[in-house]
Amino acid sequence: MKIYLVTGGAGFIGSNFIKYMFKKYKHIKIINVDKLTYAGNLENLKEVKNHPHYKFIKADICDKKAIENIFKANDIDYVINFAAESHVDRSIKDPSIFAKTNVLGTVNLLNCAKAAWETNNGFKLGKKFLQVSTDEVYGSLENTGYFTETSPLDPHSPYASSKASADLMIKAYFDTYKMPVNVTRCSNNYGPYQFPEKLIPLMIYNCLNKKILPVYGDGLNIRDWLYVIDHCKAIDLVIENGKLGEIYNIGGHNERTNIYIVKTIIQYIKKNVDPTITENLIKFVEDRKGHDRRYAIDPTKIRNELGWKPKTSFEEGIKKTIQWYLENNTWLDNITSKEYQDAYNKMYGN
Ligand SMILES: Cc1cn([C@H]2C[C@H](O)[C@@H](COP(=O)(O)OP(=O)(O)O[C@H]3O[C@H](C)C(=O)[C@H](O)[C@H]3O)O2)c(=O)[nH]c1=O
Repeated sequence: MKIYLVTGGAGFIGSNFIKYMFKKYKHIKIINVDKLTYAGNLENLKEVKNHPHYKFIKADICDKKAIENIFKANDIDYVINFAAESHVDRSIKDPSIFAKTNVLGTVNLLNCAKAAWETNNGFKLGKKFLQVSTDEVYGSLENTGYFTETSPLDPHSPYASSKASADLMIKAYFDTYKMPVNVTRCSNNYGPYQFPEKLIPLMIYNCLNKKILPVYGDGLNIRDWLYVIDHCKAIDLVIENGKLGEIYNIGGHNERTNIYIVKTIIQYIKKNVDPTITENLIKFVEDRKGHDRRYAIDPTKIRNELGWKPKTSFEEGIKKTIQWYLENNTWLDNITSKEYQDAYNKMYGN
C-alpha cells in the first residue's frame, strides 16, 4: 500500500486533495501533517477523519524532529508539499513567516525525505517529492502571452518570491543529489473550503452578509481560474507519471478580470438568494502594492505528456462554489468569525 505524506492537508487545496484521493483509491494510506494555522481546519476533513488509512499529525514542516519521526515510523512513498503561507496581502505586511514556512519548511522536508530515501546506490525506487507551487513565480503578463515551464522566474510579492525560492531548492536537490522530485505550478484555485481572504470566497461571504466588496485598483487585473478538483487530478497524475525533475504548469484557461468575478457573484446571489443585493456593494479601494496585472498558464505540457485537461468550466465551477458556501454557512462562521473579522476590520475598517 502506497503511503502519502501530505503536508498542509487541513488547508483548502490539501483537504480537497485528501478527499479526492480516498475517493479514487481504496488501497492508499495518507498521513496529513498540518500546523493548523488560521487557514487550516480539521472540519474540512470530517468525511475522512475515521478512515482506517488516514492519520492526522499536528506539526510544523519546519520542525526537524517531528518530521524525522514521521519518516522513521512510516515508509513514506510520496511527499506532497501543500503546506505554505499563501496569501499575498499577508506577505506584503509581514514577509518573515513566508520565508520561514515556504522556504525553510520545504528545505527541512527535503532533508528528511532525502535521509529516509537515499541509499548507497542513489534513491530508493518509486519515491517522489512533489512541490505544489504557483504561477506567481513567473511574475506578471501584459495583455498577451502565457507562462510556460521555461518562462523566466520573476516573482514580485514576498509570497511569490518565497515560492520561487522553494522551487529553486527543489531544483538543487534534483541537480545535485538526483532526488526524485516534481514541481507543479498552478493558477488561481477556487472551490469549496477556501478561506475567505482570497478573492472568490471573500466576495461570496461579504455579499451574503451585505458587506462592501473591496476591489483593488481598477478591477481589471486578470487571473486564470482553476477549479480545485481539476488541480487535485493533475497532482495525482504528476505523482503517478510525471517525469522526474520536471515542472508542470496547471491552468484552467479561464481568464477573467476581477471585476467580472465580483459581478458574477453578485448576479448569482441576487437571482438565487437575496434580490436586494446590488452592485452598490462594490467599492474600488487602494491597489495592492506591486499588484501583478495578469496571470495566464499554458498547460500544453501536462496535457500532452500526462493527458490532463480541466473538466470544470468557470461557469459551472463558480455556481458549484457559491452553492457550497450557501449550504455551508456554518462552516464559514465557525472558522472565520474571529480571525476573519479581525483581518477584515483591519483592512477595511467596517
Ligand atoms: C482579496 C482581494 C483580492 N483582490 C484581487 C487581487 C488579485 O488581482 C485577485 C485575486 O486575489 P487573491 O488574493 O485571491 O489571489 P492572488 O493574489 O492572485 O494569489 C492566489 O493565486 C495564486 C496562484 C497563489 O499562489 C496564491 O496563493 C493565491 O492567493 O483579486 C481584490 O481586488 N480584492 C480583494 O479583497
